[in-house]
Amino acid sequence: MTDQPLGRLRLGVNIDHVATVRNARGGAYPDPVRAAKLAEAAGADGITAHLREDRRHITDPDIERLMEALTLPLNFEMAATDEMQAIALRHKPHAVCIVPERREERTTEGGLEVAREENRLAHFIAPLAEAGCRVSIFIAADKRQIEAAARIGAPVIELHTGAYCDAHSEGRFAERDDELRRLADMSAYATSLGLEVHAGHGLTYDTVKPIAAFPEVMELNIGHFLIGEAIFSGLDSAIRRMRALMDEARQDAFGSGAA
Ligand SMILES: CC(=O)[C@@H](O)[C@H](O)COP(=O)(O)O
Ligand SMILES: NCC(=O)COP(=O)(O)O
Repeated sequence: MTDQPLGRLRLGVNIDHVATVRNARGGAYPDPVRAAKLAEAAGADGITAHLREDRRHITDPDIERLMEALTLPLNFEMAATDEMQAIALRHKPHAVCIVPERREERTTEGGLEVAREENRLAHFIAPLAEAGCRVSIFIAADKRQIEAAARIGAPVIELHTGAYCDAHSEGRFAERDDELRRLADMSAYATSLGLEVHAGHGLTYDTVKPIAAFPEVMELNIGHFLIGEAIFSGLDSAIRRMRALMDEARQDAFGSGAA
């Protein structure tokens, strides 16, 4: 049990891969903004969108339209580049999440190497914070990276859950359990340093509950799996089911009323 009051676990829905499907034909549908509005109605607490340098999915007009259309907070994922900083300062989204990015990657591989470039990142995030954006840093569950994130003044970290999820889906259960322990330990450690803890990448119905049961985690950002499920059961249903699993995990771990 935790002696900390348990905050509500927020669900951020990442709509990147609605744009992936749209861009497959270069047209206007499916519209990521329509998906975001559906997610709002289905009970999402926020919308996450990753404007990549290569615009492989979310585009600049998508971000403009999301800023106009959303009532939910937008979590703008971005690489630590001057181009993205300028775009973020123009839009001033509720939140920015600084993620590592390589053009050749299929998806985000690993976390941001904060410890390697603390000085640059400290100066990079300062204007974003001054503009009123909640800054989070997408990192591996690693003590050095967590300590570096705290030193550069980031109030929030988002722990990369990809290694845990991949181990589960590939049947490497001993590794999965090791990753889960590491995530649990680092969630507690980051909280002890005063950081707010989020988590995401690769989470599914099968992997979400152990992460949702971490008392320190305040937000989960989930996208690819939900968009895939939406093909079969609809986006509303997929989001509601994920929300229910998150609430179930909190209630199982901390008693009723903990969701
Ligand atoms: C940082 C992270 O894990 C995701 O939010 C990111 O958006 C993944 O990149 P793709 O959406 O391009 O797969
Ligand atoms: N930061 C993680 C995120 O926004 C969604 O990641 P995924 O569920 O699309 O893998």
